[in-house]
Amino acid sequence: MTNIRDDHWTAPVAGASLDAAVRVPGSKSITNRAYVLAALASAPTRVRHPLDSRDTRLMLGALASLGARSEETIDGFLVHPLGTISGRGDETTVTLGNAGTVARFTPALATLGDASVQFDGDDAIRRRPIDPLLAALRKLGARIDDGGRGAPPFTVHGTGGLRGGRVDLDSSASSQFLSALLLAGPAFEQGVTVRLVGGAPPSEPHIAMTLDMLRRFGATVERSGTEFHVEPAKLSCPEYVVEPDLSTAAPFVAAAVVGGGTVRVHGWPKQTTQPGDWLRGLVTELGAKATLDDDGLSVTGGGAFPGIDLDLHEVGELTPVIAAMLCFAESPSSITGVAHLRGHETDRLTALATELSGLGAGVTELEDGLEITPAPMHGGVFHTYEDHRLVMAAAVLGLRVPGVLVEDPETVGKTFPKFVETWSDLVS
Ligand SMILES: O=C(O)C1=C[C@@H](OP(=O)(O)O)[C@@H](O)[C@H](O)C1
Ligand SMILES: C=C(OP(=O)(O)O)C(=O)O
Repeated sequence: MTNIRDDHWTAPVAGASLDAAVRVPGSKSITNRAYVLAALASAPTRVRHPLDSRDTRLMLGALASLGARSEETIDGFLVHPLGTISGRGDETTVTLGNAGTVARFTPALATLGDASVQFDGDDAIRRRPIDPLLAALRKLGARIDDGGRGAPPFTVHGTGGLRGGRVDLDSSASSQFLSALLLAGPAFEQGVTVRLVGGAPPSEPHIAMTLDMLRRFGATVERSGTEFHVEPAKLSCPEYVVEPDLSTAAPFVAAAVVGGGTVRVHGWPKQTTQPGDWLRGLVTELGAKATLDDDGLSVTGGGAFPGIDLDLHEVGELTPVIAAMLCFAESPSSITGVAHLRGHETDRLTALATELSGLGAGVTELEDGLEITPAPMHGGVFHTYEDHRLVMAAAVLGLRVPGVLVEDPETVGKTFPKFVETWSDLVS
């Protein structure tokens, strides 16, 4: 019983101490990187246990528009290399939705074909930063027409290949700009050498993920501080197995801390580049017990935990769930280092401050984060701004606050179409 009415879902309250086990779907970040690298490879790649969600379907659709077809298999997709699009001068479109990975990773691929490719998506993606990436691609030889907007809609006029070479990049608004250049680098005539300028990019684990996956596809990649080099190379990886998404697992981990009891996440990898792995240390600091074994991660919490000061610059996508969890801490908390979240699916700092305060929490918006002071909370509508992670955050609140009405729960389908059912099973 999922309790969705009039486009609102009443998030279930945790009764007795939790004792549950969940399986979460594949990692969005790994799936979409695997698809991009498969399209750049010289032979088909079997991607096993990928995430199947709005963002990953958009990626497969984008790659199909660019000439890389894919076929469904028993446990994922077989992705074929990029062919010719459909002939010189033809026009095609790529639909971005609100997927940062699709918007940032696929324009470089369009430079390799002969067609003019128009990129556009939801209103929200038109507001998300991309200009530094487009500027870097132009420096590397790309022809891109964005009407001076520095945002979608824009058109990449493919010229059958890209020179590549050295480029300076400001990736402080999103690590995805850097990942985009590195992922496509093996296909550029001279490879690519990126020197970071400006502030440090957020989401360092996602950069490590890019380097690791490039290597698994046979690329030669070097990093020396803020300089990255990718050699031109023919890629290949006959089979790639995608790990469960540990950021999607975050609300389930938080449930053990907030609700008390034990939650087991099957398939948690022993070694990973995913930012969500950082949660094991966090929950331990909050007094919960996290045990990683061959079958996954078990988290046991008691429901009571202290406040904490966190810099989430490296793991920004975990912020909504962590902010919701910290509303139940026994002392004040702060989250800093995440100004770039204003350019995520929505301005997450304003959205979280508004929605958490709206249900009674003592939340102050900082320029780069949030201050959270414990206060009694009450039910009401939690607006989700077409942001999957706000649905997950609201679910965490609902564990202890009766009557949290989550607006537009389907928006969670960006990364976890069955979230509501899985969450309801957890609590029942
Ligand atoms: O490369 C990736 O797969 C991602 C990088 C991060 O983006 P930002 O660096 O823009 O935060 C993260 O928040 C996003 O969910 C996925
Ligand atoms: C920021 C996120 O997504 P995207 O891949 O669209 O950037 C996210 O999933 O939290």
